[in-house]
Amino acid sequence: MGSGEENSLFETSKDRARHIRRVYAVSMFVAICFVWTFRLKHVPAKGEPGQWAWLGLFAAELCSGIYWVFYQTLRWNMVYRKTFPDRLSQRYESKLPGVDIFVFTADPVVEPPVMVINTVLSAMAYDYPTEKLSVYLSDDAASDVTFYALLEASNFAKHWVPFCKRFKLEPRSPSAFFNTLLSTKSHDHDYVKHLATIQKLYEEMKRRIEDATKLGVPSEARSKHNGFSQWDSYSSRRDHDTILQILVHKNESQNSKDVEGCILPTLVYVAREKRPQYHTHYKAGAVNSLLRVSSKISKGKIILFLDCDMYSTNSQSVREVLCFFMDEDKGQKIAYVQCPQYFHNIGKNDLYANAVSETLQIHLHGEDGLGGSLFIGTCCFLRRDAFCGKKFSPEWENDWNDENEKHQLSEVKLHELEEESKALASCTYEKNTLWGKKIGSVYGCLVEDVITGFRIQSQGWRSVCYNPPRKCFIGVAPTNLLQTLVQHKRWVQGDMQILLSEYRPTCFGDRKINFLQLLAYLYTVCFSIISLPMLYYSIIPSLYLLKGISLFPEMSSSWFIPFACVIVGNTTYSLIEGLSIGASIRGWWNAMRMWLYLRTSAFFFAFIDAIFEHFGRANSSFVVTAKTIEDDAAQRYEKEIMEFGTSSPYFTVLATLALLNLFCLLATLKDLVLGNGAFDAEKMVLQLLLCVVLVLINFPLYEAIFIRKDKGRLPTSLSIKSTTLAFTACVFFKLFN
Ligand SMILES: O=c1ccn([C@@H]2O[C@H](COP(=O)(O)OP(=O)(O)O[C@H]3O[C@H](CO)[C@@H](O)[C@H](O)[C@H]3O)[C@@H](O)[C@H]2O)c(=O)[nH]1
Ligand SMILES: [Mn+2]
Repeated sequence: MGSGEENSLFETSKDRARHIRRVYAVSMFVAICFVWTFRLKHVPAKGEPGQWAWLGLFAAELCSGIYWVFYQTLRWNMVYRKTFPDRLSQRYESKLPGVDIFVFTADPVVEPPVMVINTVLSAMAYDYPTEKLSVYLSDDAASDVTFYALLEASNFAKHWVPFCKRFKLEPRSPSAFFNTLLSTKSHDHDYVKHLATIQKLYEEMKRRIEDATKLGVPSEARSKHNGFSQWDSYSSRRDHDTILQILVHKNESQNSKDVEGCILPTLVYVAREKRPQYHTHYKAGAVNSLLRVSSKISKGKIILFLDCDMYSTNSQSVREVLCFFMDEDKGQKIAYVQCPQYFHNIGKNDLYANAVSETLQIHLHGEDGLGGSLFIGTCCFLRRDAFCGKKFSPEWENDWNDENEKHQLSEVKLHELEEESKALASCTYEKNTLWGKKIGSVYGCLVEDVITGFRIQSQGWRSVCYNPPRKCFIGVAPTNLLQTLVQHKRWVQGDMQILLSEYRPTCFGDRKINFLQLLAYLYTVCFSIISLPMLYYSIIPSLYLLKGISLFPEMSSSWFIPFACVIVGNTTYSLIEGLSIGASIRGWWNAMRMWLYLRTSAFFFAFIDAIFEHFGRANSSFVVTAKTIEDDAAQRYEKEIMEFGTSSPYFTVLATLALLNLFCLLATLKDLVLGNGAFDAEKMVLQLLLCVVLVLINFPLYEAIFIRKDKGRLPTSLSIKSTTLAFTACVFFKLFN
């Protein structure tokens, strides 16, 4: 087959702004070097006030500067990918590989079964030969309600899948699709008739599932389907046999066809065995069980990972992504294709910066350009071989032939297949094997995805990021501050675990990753460390205001220039970049606030916990993010009012810092106005500016402490505690330091 660019199945283009970005990066780096030089040349002599504070600031600026270099590396060589699915169809339509789709759920309360089956249905309706498509639902809660929902979904799919294909609908998650109807009208009579029927079917199914969620599975359904008998062994979520049910299988004649007589994708429910004495390894454990189960049932060569909170919005994306794997020239080296996530529940100004647009729309492209995007756990297509630990070898040829036989399965055989598969999901299966180490998802890390991506890359593979104009996946993001902090804490603690593990990017085994790629990965794994300079910067300079001790160059000095350049340059750059990826100005300001809040609270706790864990003093656990929101909190979210409402150590830290800066500012302003003491405004201008910005950005927190009366305000006890802490710190500093 021809291998010229014009024949390729995909095309790569470079970031058009890269030259401007590079000029900016280099000149800003020069300014940063001047800042460092200033610090070194002006260390206060021993005995002079502020010597330690000065050295601390130097350390903070050194760290931040180096981290800034990592950050810029991600912008050095961004690339974008385009695919040609028509060429793929022409060449390979009859030889397309099997694709297995893994959907994960872990808790029917925080992940409502209706949401889960919408994800499943969107996956079943992909425009792809259905006999080559299999969907697995891993349920770590082993909930009979989720199973019931899936059973309902398998029946509904018989109408839904042909309906989507006939009318070429997008998106193919029923709930999302019906939501789009509010804004569109069709006059196609045939379509309108079908639509009414199918919408009614959906609403009825949804009601049944929601009733079951509240009242339990109806006994009628239990007696009708013998799958429920598997719950006989169930004692608790953490103690039960493997529950596995093949709901649809292409080779089983009775139940495998839709209303138009076409085969449906295979559909399997799996709740792996759980026993209290065995660690579950959270999602990584679920991934590995599904890998084995699916290798028995369908053996798809490509696997799509999908969290239950993400549904497909582009029915062509499987074909598009195959363009990467099946490209004759460059495809064989690609282990995974990561698509960015988008979210449908984010307000206009993204109050909690939960779109994580920077990570998804910039960093993934940057990593791709340097050698490989991170694997972020969901919305990612992987090559089974690479995921299962196979090393890349240039001699090794892409082979897409399906060894899956076509013979009919009798009822008995299907039952046998289920029993054999169950054994693969048992607790003891992995004992004395390389599962969780060299095979499958890596254990012991809170970001099992990122570390597994590194493991795969260290075995010689590369990866790409695919972000087409028609988005591939949309889902839900956290909708309150605490959830956001907890989620980020988990991620960042996991990143720190990687830094402390054998898969840290500095020792990538036999694969020589290039220097820039290394720096780019260090950006991710060093996240938590950056909390220290951030905390320092948001406390010390403000406290020194109280004493009138200057820690920055005065305005008339030429050393002021590099500081001004860094401040103005970085602010402008981040604003322009934010706007360019779709943020509003307010959204950018909100992102700045979250940037501060995350670094001073969640990242700091993550750092501490990761260190304790490393020295055997603590255990980490995976807290599943809630995907639902209560009514009055939802209203506040809509109005973009920050949600506090409960007591949490995170809030104590944030409130104390905010109040400390407020007190420092007020005391300084008092001195300025009254002309007290030796306060030299010209010398203190940068320090004052820093404090003013910190106070401005904390405005929502002051509101939550002093003004608001709603349930989402900061609890009074916490407000009192933080005020006392901040006030005492200021007084002590002023009097005794
Ligand atoms: O014991 C567990 C815990 C979680 N999950 C599933 O894992 C997914 C992710 O959990 P969620 O609470 O939504 O966490 P997020 O922080 O949103 O997840 C991001 O971060 C995780 C850890 O890095 C990745 O695994 C995810 O793919 C990525 O979307 C969900 O489908 C869960 O059902 C399990 O299957 N078993
Ligand atoms: Mn999630």
